[in-house]
Amino acid sequence: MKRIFIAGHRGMVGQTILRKLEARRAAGEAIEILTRDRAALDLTDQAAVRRFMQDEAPDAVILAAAKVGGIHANNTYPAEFIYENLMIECNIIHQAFAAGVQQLLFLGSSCIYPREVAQPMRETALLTGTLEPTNEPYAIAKIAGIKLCESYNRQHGTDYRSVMPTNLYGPGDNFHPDNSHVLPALIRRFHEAAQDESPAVTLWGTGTPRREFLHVDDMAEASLFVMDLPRDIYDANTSPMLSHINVGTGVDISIMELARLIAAEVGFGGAIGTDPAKPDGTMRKLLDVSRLSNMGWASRVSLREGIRQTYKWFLENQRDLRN
Ligand SMILES: NC(=O)C1=CN([C@@H]2O[C@H](COP(=O)(O)OP(=O)(O)OC[C@H]3O[C@@H](n4cnc5c(N)ncnc54)[C@H](OP(=O)(O)O)[C@@H]3O)[C@@H](O)[C@H]2O)C=CC1
Ligand SMILES: C[C@H]1O[C@H](OP(=O)(O)OP(=O)(O)OC[C@H]2O[C@@H](n3cnc4c(=O)[nH]c(N)nc43)[C@H](O)[C@@H]2O)[C@@H](O)[C@@H](O)C1=O
Repeated sequence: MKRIFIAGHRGMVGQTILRKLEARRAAGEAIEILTRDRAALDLTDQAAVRRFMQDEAPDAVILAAAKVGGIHANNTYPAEFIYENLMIECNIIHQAFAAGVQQLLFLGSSCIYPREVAQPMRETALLTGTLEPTNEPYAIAKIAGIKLCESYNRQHGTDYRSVMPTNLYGPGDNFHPDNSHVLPALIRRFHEAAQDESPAVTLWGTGTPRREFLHVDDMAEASLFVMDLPRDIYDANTSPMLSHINVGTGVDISIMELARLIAAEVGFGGAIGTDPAKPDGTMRKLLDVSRLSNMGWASRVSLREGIRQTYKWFLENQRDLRN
């Protein structure tokens, strides 16, 4: 029986990975899934994480817990983003190692790459330039997570892997008006504007930045795909000091194009304006996904279908949103 701990199982990605692992277990796979919510185990608490890892000694850990938010949250709460993420990563990765955990999957982010870098961004672009200032603290913590995994692998022979997702969205997302990412923020804003019959909706920034959006179902599938890869295949496609793998669709669109897709889906027919006083962040963020596609994985959910599904989820869960 393989015992797998999902850190962050109540988050958007963690709950999707949990659902997929539960389905595998129900289908007869010999796995036991371990979870703890924040009240039971604060992952920034080193002693608590040590106790948990020593007591439970899982066979594998999926690190999907993090302090997460959009451009405004990153820019407004930089201390929380760097401190909490560094603490969670150090605690989980080191205490997993100390408890003899051989297998771990760390979820990073595409914001680890320099602000001005050749597009699409290859894994080799890591640490080749200056980061985007609005999310530098979060990106530094995510880079530290990759380097923690690599360092334990190099010194101790563990099998700790890292995946770098592009911008994610889907059921279970955070729809907070200020602190969320753009896609859920705009679903909410356009929905409310359609309901109130507002004449216009304003986007933050210029609407010209380009982003790549991956549905959370695809992200959860990719995470399990990478975790399940035989070690020789993972190692042959990576290197000890450049071991992370990009996860995305390989396709990007502008924020204005995204807004038009969302407006059409929620039935908003008014004007779409921009607010250049708000930050654009990185102007383009598109991942080179050839490393993962060469190993046999590709995304499946189209952006149009994903927006439709996410809006449906939003309508059904409006009263119970987490923010
Ligand atoms: N969403 C996105 O667009 C992207 C996400 N990622 C990465 O993917 C991973 C998953 O993100 P996502 O699912 O979107 O994020 P969510 O915010 O939806 O989930 C994060 C989870 O981590 C938990 N958590 C945070 N801090 C602690 C803590 N101190 N102790 C215990 N639990 C904690 C949260 O618990 P609680 O429920 O109690 O708040 C939550 O369940 C993260 O590593 C993120 O950085 C990468 C790129 C893009
Ligand atoms: C996943 C990723 O998420 C963050 O980086 P980001 O890609 O900039 O993410 P975002 O979704 O917040 O914005 C994307 C673009 O959209 C524009 N935009 C318009 N209107 C709204 C709006 O209403 N809300 C938001 N949030 N953005 C808006 C916004 O100005 C920007 O140009 C980082 O935290 C980073 O650390 C990270 O990993």
